[in-house]
Amino acid sequence: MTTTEHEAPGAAGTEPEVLVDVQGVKVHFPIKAGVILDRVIGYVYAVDGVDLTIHKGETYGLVGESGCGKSTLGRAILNLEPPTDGKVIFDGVDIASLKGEALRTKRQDIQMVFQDPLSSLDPRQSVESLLVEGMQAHGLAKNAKEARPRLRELLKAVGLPVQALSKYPHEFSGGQRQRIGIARALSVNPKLIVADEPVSALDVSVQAQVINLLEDLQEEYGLTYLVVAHDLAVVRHISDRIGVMYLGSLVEEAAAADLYAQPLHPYTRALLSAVPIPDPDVEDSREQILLTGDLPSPSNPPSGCRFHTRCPWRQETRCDDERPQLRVVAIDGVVEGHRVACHWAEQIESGELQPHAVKAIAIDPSASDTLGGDLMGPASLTEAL
Ligand SMILES: Nc1ncnc2c1ncn2[C@@H]1O[C@H](COP(=O)(O)OP(=O)(O)OP(=O)(O)O)[C@@H](O)[C@H]1O
Repeated sequence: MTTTEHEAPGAAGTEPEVLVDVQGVKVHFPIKAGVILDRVIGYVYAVDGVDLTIHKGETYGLVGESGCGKSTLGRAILNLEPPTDGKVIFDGVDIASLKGEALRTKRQDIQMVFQDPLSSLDPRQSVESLLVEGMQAHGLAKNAKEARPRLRELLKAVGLPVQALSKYPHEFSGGQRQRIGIARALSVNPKLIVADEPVSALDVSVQAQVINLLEDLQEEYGLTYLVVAHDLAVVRHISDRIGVMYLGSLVEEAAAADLYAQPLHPYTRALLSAVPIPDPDVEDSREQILLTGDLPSPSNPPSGCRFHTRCPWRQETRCDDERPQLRVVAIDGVVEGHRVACHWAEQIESGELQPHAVKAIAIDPSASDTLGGDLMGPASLTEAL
């Protein structure tokens, strides 16, 4: 499937059903000092007030530079990192209010797929034991014998032979290990899978296979995905909607096709202008937006708009002083759920405001350095898909 074929659930006019409702979530980590670390001298504002919803059956892609808080937000949704403020409503229930058996049951509904399957799979356990473990913990099987029909079905679903059951993680390639990680997540019949950089440790050709597998499984099992990634090519291909994070906040959110066709936030514009386009005619004629300065520390974020220190469209003094809210912006008079946190989105879009630093793009493989990160999606992945 390509992004254009992706139709977000509810796109045909019906209201989409909400599975995850993130309301004003903040996760602030205390920075401690003193001999016994008994003094709090500041905070890392890893997630600093995020509102978003994930609809049943959709794939929501969360993208941003390393350190912007994507993983912490993913962990907050799983309640592995209790929010400092705000709440996460999953399937109508505030997860933080659950305890004991109720929390265990809810945890079954939300599973995680990790970046590095080798470190997330216990090397001393066979594949059978790894898969049965979760099923036993959630009362879905008493033992391996009882689980076997389901295990065979799971292996088939992720494209592994049944002989894999008696093998150990180190006997598999990276792509196969990720298939085991996905089978383990699936084994307890979850509603939501949070996939944190699910393919970034894999070769490009294998990435495409795993992405296609995730899409097939979504269709077969009616799954909802939150895919966290720094790689725009991965997120673009798989997502129905995309949220762009910068320094603990969501700065833009839109349907995947809209975000790529018409990015509205200066940060998203800069990210997309750094991704190489395989067509040389288009590549030669477009402009690259250069960002100045490094990514500020999340323990000392800038005042006002978090992005103002690097923004080519910064306007004194509003951007320095006033933090922009994430708001719906109408494009050509049409309101379609495109949200952006920029005071000047309309003026930038109309050309009324011009950037301070834009240069004609040169085909330069180190172009991503201008973003202080490695946010380039390899063009070859898009081709492989
Ligand atoms: N347990 C923790 N204690 C203190 N600081 C933390 C903790 N976990 C994350 N951080 C900090 O919070 C910020 C956001 O981290 P997070 O891992 O969520 O970002 P990310 O966007 O997922 O980056 P990456 O892709 O590198 O994982 C970073 O500055 C990180 O160092």
